[in-house]
Amino acid sequence: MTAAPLQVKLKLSRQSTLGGFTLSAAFQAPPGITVVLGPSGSGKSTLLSVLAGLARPEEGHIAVGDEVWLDTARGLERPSHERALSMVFQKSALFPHLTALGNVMFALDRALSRASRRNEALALLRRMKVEHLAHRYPRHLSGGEAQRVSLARALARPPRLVLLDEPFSALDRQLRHTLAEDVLGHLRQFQVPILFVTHALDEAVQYGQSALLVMNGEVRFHPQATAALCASAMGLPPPGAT
Ligand SMILES: Nc1ncnc2c1ncn2[C@@H]1O[C@H](COP(=O)(O)OP(=O)(O)OP(=O)(O)O)[C@@H](O)[C@H]1O
Repeated sequence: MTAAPLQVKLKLSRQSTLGGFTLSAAFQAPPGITVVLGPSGSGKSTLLSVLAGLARPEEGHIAVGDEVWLDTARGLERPSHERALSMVFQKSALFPHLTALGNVMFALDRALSRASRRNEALALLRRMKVEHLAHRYPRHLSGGEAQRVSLARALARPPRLVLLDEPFSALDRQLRHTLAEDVLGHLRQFQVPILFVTHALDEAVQYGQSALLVMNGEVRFHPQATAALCASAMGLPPPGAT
């Protein structure tokens, strides 16, 4: 698969009894890890939902390379399941009627035999340290366990775009560190754009190649995720400052 950038242009408004919210974005994200940074409530999850096809903007154009996923001007909208995506969101999006094993098998290439998919899915669950939970249904998994099954599923097949919304938030510090290294290293090999929302400065600096800053619904792309930029986006002093 050739490395293709993500191109986004969109405007979305939400009105609720609590007030209004507008998100506007126009950027291009290259293959590699783009960290998505910004204060709570600034619109990061909303942006990822739109890219996943789970929310619809009033105006928008989304393409990965020459594959157009949304073009409101032409009335074109590719549904979520037809976008070649890997995603891990804060809240588990596992299929409730499938076991952990079934969820990962579902994401694997249909051209493989059932036995190969089963073996590969078990290997991915083992890698995420949840193989012993293979036969459990999502409702019987803790938040951190469900997150690890979602991570196993995200590794199953090369996508065109990866969306990670605080994918390690439910894990303890040690596990978070080990799995972040493994998962992000694996995903990087797909050579596709990876949007990674994090509130952890160390993660942003270690893994971010470029950055998207989301502030009050405005999205700005920065080609380099420097430590100073990441810290400032999080309202922290620059690393090394005393
Ligand atoms: N379903 C909804 N209906 C109406 N407003 C919503 C809905 N979901 C989120 N919002 C509002 O949209 C804005 C953006 O929320 P969003 O979840 O995208 O922020 P975020 O940057 O991801 O925050 P966090 O870092 O806390 O996860 C907020 O003002 C939020 O209150």
